[in-house]
Amino acid sequence: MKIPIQQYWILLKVYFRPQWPMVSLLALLLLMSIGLQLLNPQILRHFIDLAVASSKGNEQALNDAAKSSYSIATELFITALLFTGAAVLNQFLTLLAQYVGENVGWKATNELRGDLAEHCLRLDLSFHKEHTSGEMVERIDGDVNSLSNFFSSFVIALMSNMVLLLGVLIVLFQVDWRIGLGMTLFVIFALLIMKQIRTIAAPFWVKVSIARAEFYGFVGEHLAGTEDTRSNGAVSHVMRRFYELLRNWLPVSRKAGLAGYSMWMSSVFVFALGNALIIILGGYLWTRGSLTIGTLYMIFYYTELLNRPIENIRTQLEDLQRADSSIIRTQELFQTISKLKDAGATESVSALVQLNSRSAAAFNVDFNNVSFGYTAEDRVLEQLSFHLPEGKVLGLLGRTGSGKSTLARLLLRFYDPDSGSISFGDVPIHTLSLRELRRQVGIVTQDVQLFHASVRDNVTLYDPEIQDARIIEVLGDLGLTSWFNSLPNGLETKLAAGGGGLSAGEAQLLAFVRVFLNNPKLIILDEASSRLDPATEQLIEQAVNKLLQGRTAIIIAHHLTTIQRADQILILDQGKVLEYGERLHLLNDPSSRFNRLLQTGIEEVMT
Ligand SMILES: Nc1ncnc2c1ncn2[C@@H]1O[C@H](COP(=O)(O)OP(=O)(O)OP(=O)(O)O)[C@@H](O)[C@H]1O
Repeated sequence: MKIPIQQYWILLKVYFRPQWPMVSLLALLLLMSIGLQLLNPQILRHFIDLAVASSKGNEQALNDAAKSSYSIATELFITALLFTGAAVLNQFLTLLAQYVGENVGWKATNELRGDLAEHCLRLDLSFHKEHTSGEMVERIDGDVNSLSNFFSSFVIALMSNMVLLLGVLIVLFQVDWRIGLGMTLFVIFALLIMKQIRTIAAPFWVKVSIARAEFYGFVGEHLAGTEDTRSNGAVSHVMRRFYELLRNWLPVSRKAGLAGYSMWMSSVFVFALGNALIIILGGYLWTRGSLTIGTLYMIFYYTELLNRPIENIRTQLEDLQRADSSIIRTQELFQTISKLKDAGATESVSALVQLNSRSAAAFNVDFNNVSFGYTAEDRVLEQLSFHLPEGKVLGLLGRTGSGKSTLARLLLRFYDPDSGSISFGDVPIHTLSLRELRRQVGIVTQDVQLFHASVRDNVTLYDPEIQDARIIEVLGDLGLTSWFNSLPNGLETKLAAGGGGLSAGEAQLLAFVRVFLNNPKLIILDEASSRLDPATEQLIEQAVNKLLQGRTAIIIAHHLTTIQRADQILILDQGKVLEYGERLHLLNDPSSRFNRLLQTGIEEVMT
């Protein structure tokens, strides 16, 4: 697929404009280098003609030299020195241009990488469920990497090559119009051929990127799940799939490589034609005495010089093909819009004011006929309604798969209901910005995600505004002081990746610290279904007590002790409300499901 030229412009405008001083410097360096490249063959011509004239004793040339204050030998020496100086200076300028170009390119690609990562983080959860983490790495990093060359050298290098091409042609016209015309026709022919074959390889490179993303997605996923893979004896299955993906990758990259090779071949052929043309034309003019030997050599030199920009333009077009596929995929990603419509700033602020004016510390939570399914066919929640007054606790019960976690996800707006509405303090949650909404809700799940970062970063989630004193106070409140004192570097202590080295209880407690620091008004607690050791369990009990003080809460409950905290009970069954009411009322009603659950032993029924 060929993409319109405007797409490149948009990309360049966005990422180059902030760096315009560096981009201008780069352009200047390249222009100076082109000037030197055009000058050098002229120096060479002068050198050769002078040398030939002196050996033949050409009177005119010798007279000219005699008029100047130099001897011929000195002039030859100075000319050679000039030639070498210009060549060295040109190398230096090229090096500098490369350095500046790389810098400009890296800055632009880093910006793009950041924008893409931010965009993806804003996408709804269904997008992230559909794409593995490895695939995301490949798309955000891999694709942007292929664009780095486009940014660092493509535009500037392409333009400078064009200028060099034009410069050479002008000089050739000045030497002899027939040579100029011949070479112009040749350049037009060469560029047309290059343009024609530009589209050959792009679709192959798109396939290569897809195969690569799939492979890395697979590897990333299985590295993350290596424990499960090994313990379940699925290694051979994983390896089979691994080789299968590699096998799919090989033919597409071979085809892409062959398409690239055909482009290389075509340029070799074109150069051969150019050389033949100049040999015939130059030879003809020399035999007729229209050219000196120095001029003839200069024309050859320029033809060689002409080959370089044509060759460069060819490789840059090849790079562009690679960039084409990356641009396509990058734009696809940018065009993926979140299914969640975020509230506009004004709408969100007024909703927030309304929310805060109604409820200073906590707010009531209402579900009105909420229905939801992850796919159009499957209903996960059906016509769900409840009213949880502010500061009260709802105990959510139900078998596995009944929709408890889904309900929590809707409260955080990871997804929007298909029908019905959810409100906090009578304010519909979709009128709050996602950022504000999620600030109001704190969630502690069984599966605590800890990062390979310091304790501070893990609990503040990189918010630099949270003071150390506050963190230490919360750690103390949650009974983690002795654990904290045992850390070798205090808050700076790095946690192992995935929270390795921490017990499940400690990880849960750190999740509580996170929520405390955020100070939300609604707490969602997905209680650990497995038993912790009694000491940790007691700590968690205390933490929960503290956390729930003055806040509204929904607890996905697995234990009797937690149920006793609830003011209301909601039992879900296949996404429908099986029973809903005040806990004490249901407790005292022998015919209630809740009462029967308690008789049977809730742990057995709920897990
Ligand atoms: N991302 C998803 N895409 C599609 N279906 C999903 C997704 N997440 C959950 N489901 C399905 O939705 C239903 C409800 O799942 P949910 O996780 O809400 O249940 P749960 O009551 O929290 O279960 P558990 O107690 O095991 O956590 C299940 O049938 C599950 O298979």
